[in-house]
Amino acid sequence: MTTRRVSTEDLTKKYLGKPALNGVSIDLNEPGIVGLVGPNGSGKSTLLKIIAGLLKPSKGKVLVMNQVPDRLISKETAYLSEVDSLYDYQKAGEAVTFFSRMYPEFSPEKAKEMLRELEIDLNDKIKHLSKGNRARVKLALTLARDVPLLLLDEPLSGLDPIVREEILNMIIRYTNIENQMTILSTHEVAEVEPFLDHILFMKEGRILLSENVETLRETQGKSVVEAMREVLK
Ligand SMILES: Nc1ncnc2c1ncn2[C@@H]1O[C@H](COP(=O)(O)OP(=O)(O)OP(=O)(O)O)[C@@H](O)[C@H]1O
Repeated sequence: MTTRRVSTEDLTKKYLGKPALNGVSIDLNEPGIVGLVGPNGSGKSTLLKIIAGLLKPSKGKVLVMNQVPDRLISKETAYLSEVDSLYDYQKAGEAVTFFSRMYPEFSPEKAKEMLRELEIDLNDKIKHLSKGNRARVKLALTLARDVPLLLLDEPLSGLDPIVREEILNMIIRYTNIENQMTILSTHEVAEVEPFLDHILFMKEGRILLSENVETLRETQGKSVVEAMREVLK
């Protein structure tokens, strides 16, 4: 059997009887950047949490690297949560050590290189970092993991334009487009469109579009935004 990176079949998730995901079937295997785009409440975080093994679907199937994901899948998957997961009492360097103890495939050298470039000192206390620098540290710790699948839930949310641009540059620069797949959720498609290899467009718990961006542009002569508008008609 060939390994598929992420595949779901008729995935449904209900919270208190109300569907957040409604029959999601996707099959993603190519490395590169996947944009998971959709308005607030469309189900992006729920889908990422199920792929990360943090939530169980109400119905349907999900496989990540041909395995049913659970909390132990973290050696294959790096998940960047929307909520802040850093410990205030640590210094940036201690956070690096903490991650390297937790994840065997974590590269402290790569994390330190990123922090150096971002001009964040290893002795800086997490609690004294600005919001932008916290977001940078959180992302650096995630990108320093050598895993086949990175799940980034709204990494740009709540940040100013300069930090957002830098965060996108870090993702492009430090993910390995030859052998890593990065699924990045956002509701601002225009900002990420130039970097996307694949678009997943969600609305009301359904996938309305799942397409390779080069195929869209070259075969169908459409931009991602145009293709999204078309499926909404
Ligand atoms: N723990 C929960 N309990 C009850 N309802 C929830 C829970 N988490 C999400 N929902 C609901 O499920 C739906 C999908 O939410 P989800 O967070 O997956 O969407 P999203 O696209 O990530 O939204 P956002 O862009 O605002 O983060 C929404 O209607 C939301 O209110």
